[in-house]
Amino acid sequence: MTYRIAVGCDDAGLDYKEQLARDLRADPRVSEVLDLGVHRGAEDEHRPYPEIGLAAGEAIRAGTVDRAVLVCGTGIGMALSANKVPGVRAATAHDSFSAERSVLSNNCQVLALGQRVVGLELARRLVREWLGYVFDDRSPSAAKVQLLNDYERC
Ligand SMILES: O=C[C@H](O)[C@H](O)COP(=O)(O)O
Repeated sequence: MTYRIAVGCDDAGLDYKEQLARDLRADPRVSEVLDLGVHRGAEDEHRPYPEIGLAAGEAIRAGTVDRAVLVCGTGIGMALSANKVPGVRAATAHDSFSAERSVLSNNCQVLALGQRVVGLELARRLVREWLGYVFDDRSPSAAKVQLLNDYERC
């Protein structure tokens, strides 16, 4: 199984996004990395996090990518933004267990990280681990996630 992954950030998450994108491009489990910005020194450098988070969510909704890694100052704004897109589940997770459960319990497609919260090496490790988890549609968690899907369809 390989993944198409979107990466995105605001100016507060730019350094981490660049490193995480490099890591993902080198990862054999990743077939494609779609960089949604922002880019240092480019016109988009100071685009606000909601624009990037929403774009990542839309890319998942459209089926252009399977998952996304988003970085801002705290990871909170990016998660809030991506979660606005129907069908998208994003979690801010700065520990291994939460990153794992965001996939195995919540079927999240988006991991949001805060560059001002965790060290770079922890962020890299979390992304590496997170990529290894796959949600099981037959697990007891599936019915709970389905309640969210049902609500969105109301
Ligand atoms: O969640 C928001 C992010 O942390 C963002 O990078 C910084 O937002 P602020 O400039 O509004 O604090």
